Amino acid sequence: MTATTLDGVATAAAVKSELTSRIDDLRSNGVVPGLGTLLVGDDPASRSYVAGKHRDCAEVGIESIRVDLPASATTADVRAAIHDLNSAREVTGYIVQLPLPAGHDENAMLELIDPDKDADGLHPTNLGRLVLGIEGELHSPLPCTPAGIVEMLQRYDVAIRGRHVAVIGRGLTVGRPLGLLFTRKGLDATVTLTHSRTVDLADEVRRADIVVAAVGVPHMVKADWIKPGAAVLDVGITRVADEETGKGRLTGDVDPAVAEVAGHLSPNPGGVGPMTRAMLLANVVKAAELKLYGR
Ligand SMILES: Nc1nc2c(c(=O)[nH]1)N[C@@H](CN(C=O)c1ccc(C(=O)N[C@@H](CCC(=O)O)C(=O)O)cc1)CN2
Repeated sequence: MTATTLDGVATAAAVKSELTSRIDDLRSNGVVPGLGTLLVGDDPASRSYVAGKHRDCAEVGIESIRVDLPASATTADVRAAIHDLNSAREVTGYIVQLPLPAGHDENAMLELIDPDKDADGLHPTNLGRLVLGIEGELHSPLPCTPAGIVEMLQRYDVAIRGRHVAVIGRGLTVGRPLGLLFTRKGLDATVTLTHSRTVDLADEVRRADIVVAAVGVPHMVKADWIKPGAAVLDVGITRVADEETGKGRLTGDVDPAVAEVAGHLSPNPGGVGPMTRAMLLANVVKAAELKLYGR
């Protein structure tokens, strides 16, 4: 068996194309969606993700406003930048690119974001709404990677209800909110949220119909961990030196041999990453629609 590819590039393109008519509607009603980004420091990966977010905005007709602070920025500088983004009229939603350089308290900075402008769904109010299961009229932004994973599974008709999901990794942007999202009413999966202290990790993963690997350890998830036919989403990404060329290349958490056992597999790169970016755009559009039409 060779797994069906969960193509994040193609799925993200479909999401973006669906957003463009909503963006046109907003603009014709006088609301110009604008994404702000706050980047602190010079981490190359973070710089490249932020640059990608601005390119995506340009592609779909969302304005974007970039605030870059040097690695030497103090917590007071970061706080001031967040306050400016909260009050900037042209910024309808924004993100603080994570991780922040060492020495900054990320949670404290996320708490300063105006929850109505939180394009990442990482403000405690919006995470709290996810815990409370509040949706519908009180729609709140969902963290982008979890939202992208669920969106991709749904678009590929991978069953979620009643299925057992193993999430590997308990980080803020993926594992923790994803566990909450999958167990929400309407999705109704059963989730095992595993982490570095989980005993018999391979056995936990073997029971799962859907496996999400978000650890950042190259090829950690092996083919004999996977139930035949399971859907496997490879999220963690690491830059490694190519053995033949010596050049840097990106590699995921999932061993390539998993493709022979899984029913569906997201490549990495080219899987969940592009969906993360697409769901950020969706959050920006949704926030602008709420501004125009109300809750
Ligand atoms: N404020 C946030 N910070 C971070 C988040 C987040 O959702 N909000 N997630 C990650 C980084 N991230 C977005 O910010 C992100 C990571 C990867 C990709 C992506 O498209 N990756 C490509 C490969 C990119 C490459 O060539 O380097 C892929 O998977 O195909 C998009 C967004 C941590 N920080």
